[in-house]
Amino acid sequence: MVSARGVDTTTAANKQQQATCLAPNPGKATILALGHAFPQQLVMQDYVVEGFMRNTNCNDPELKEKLARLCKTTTVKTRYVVMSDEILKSYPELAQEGLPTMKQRLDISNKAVTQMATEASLACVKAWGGDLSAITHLVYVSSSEARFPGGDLHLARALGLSPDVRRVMLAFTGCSGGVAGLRVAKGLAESCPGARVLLATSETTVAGFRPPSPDRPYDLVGVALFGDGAGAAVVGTDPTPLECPLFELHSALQRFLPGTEKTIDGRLTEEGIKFQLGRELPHIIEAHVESFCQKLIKEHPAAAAAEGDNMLTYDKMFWAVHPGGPAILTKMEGRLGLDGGKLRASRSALRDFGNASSNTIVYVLENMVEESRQRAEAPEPEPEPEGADQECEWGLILAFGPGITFEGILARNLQARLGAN
Ligand SMILES: CC(=O)CC(=O)SCCNC(=O)CCNC(=O)[C@H](O)C(C)(C)COP(=O)(O)OP(=O)(O)OC[C@H]1O[C@@H](n2cnc3c(N)ncnc32)[C@H](O)[C@@H]1OP(=O)(O)O
Repeated sequence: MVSARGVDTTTAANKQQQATCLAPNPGKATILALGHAFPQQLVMQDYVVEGFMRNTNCNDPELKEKLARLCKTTTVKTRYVVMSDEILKSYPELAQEGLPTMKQRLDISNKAVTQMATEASLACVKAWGGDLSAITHLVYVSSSEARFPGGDLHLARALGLSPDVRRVMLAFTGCSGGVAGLRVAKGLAESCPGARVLLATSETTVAGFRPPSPDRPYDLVGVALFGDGAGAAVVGTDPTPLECPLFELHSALQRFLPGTEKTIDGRLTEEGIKFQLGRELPHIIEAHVESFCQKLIKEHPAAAAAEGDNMLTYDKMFWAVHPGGPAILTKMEGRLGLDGGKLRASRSALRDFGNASSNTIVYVLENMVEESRQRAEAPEPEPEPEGADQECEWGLILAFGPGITFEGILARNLQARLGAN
């Protein structure tokens, strides 16, 4: 059975989750569903060093040893990538230094990101229980393609969306793009009552694939850290009784740090994208994260009120953070005094999918939803050991990208099981 807003009323999971979720506020944007998709190549981190050195015909023992170290310290265990033996067989020039290969790279990337975004969107719409015909707006995020018409149109066509769907594309926003996309989707949803906004993110590292060089140590960090994939979310206000709101989105802020433009520096060249990553990035984030979070938290009604027990403090919040790298997460934990378990969803996403740029925040939020579901389905709620991380209603969704840009949203986890704590 399908309701007026195209939502499948028979989705049992929706019904069950909806019955137990916290009440959404009227007129506030909520994430109604999440989805993901990955390319076919699953890369086990233990095999990265041999495979990458072989594929790029590199025999430098020092580079090999450094990559082996980085592959361990990034904490990544598995990732998915578009690049494959078949692609390298068809385009051997991609593994050589200094050849003009941008055309080949874009041919591969443009196709791959649309395919992954389509699959993630379909998975998300299925989880939502609605129909593609009910999608009024499309927000598409990618730093992995360049063409016009842009990937937003290609995705709309692949999904069979109405030609009247209102499209926005956020290009080259890097790792902060997923949260920027949520911010834009929230604005659209709240200004157009009844809207159902589809957000899709899609990224591949094909444009940056190249042999290692002692002159570019940051390339090795990328080889050990970055992954490909796509993510999606449906965002709208005033969920129907048949929809299952996951997160409610409150204040959404963006800030750039003047003078740090070169810290994450990506340039399109004839050889592909040249991506330079400053070693100082974790320190810069550490130095600036707290003032940004404080500004976001001030929007919370309890935080705005006078001091008191209801004051929103870091330990009473959830933290959905883009896992740029373990050093960034560890420095954030230290600066904010976060308990080790607070960034669990971020560390799991990094372990399973690597840093997949704008997509990764979707995987972090999915981990949190899954954790809530598992807690809810546990037959006998286990008593929480003292000091254990508990589910929190309020929290921050955060990401960092080129600029350096901070993106953040103060949010409510509507699936949090507060009574179980
Ligand atoms: C794409 C976007 O828009 C946004 C993003 O998310 S960009 C990606 C953001 N992520 C990062 O910048 C990674 C942050 N760094 C880390 O997490 C950690 O430093 C790491 C996992 C990469 C390595 O951790 P580690 O091995 O414990 O120690 P660390 O000392 O930091 O680094 C090990 C080696 O890598 C080098 N290294 C680390 N970061 C580097 C960088 N950005 N460029 C060049 N070299 C780097 C170090 O100099 C060191 O080299 P030596 O061993 O030869 O001295």
